[in-house]
Amino acid sequence: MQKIALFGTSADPPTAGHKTILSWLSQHFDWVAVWASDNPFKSHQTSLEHRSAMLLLMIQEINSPRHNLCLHPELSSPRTLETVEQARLLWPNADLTLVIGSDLVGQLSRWYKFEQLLKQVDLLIVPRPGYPSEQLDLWQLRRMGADVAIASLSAPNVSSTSYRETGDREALTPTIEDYINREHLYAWHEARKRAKVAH
Ligand SMILES: Nc1ncnc2c1ncn2[C@@H]1O[C@H](COP(=O)(O)OP(=O)(O)OP(=O)(O)O)[C@@H](O)[C@H]1O
Ligand SMILES: O=C(O)c1ccc[n+]([C@@H]2O[C@H](COP(=O)([O-])O)[C@@H](O)[C@H]2O)c1
Repeated sequence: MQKIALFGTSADPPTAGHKTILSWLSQHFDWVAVWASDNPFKSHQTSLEHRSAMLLLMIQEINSPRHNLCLHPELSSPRTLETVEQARLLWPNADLTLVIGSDLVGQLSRWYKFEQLLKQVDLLIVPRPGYPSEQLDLWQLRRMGADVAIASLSAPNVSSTSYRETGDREALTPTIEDYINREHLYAWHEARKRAKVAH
């Protein structure tokens, strides 16, 4: 049966962490469906169109030899259950695996109709620095019938927040940094330009 990974992200902006995850998924799944979405628990600094465009650039930057990474904007919804229902229409016979970072495990029970969600997909958890997988309480998820696995990869310790709040360029890949500069997104672009002029 075809194995499909579903990876949704705020991508505000996408980081080197997202890049590592996408590259790994590309090697371990037949197809990787990626989308940028609004998160009902957060506000976003950049429009969904820009976030989606950056994600597409990241997929092109990865240039996976398997050509199995694909942006699916039609899957975008703040409610992952709606995304999964849409994915099921696209791939009625595939094995669907929802991919989330270990930092999100603690909030899953607050997601829209999450028990229903867990019945429709397998769950793959990507360990995130600071959220060790040994410390995750997966028992409750499994008791509800969830099929949960932990991915064997280590993603870099970066976040979109660290870029938005401190301008941490280590968090970004060159393509995304270029896009941000070109489109004048986030505050750091203007701040750097002013600093250059002052010198
Ligand atoms: N460095 C990372 N390591 C492991 N998982 C990550 C990493 N960065 C993002 N993820 C996971 O990827 C998905 C999308 O993350 P998201 O776009 O919210 O990035 P973020 O860096 O957490 O953003 P923000 O700082 O704005 O909350 C989530 O499931 C998140 O847990
Ligand atoms: O379904 C929900 O209620 C829900 C609540 C919070 C987050 N999500 C989704 O989880 C994915 C990861 O979110 P983020 O902000 O960590 O990138 C993204 O696709 C969000 O739309 C979904």
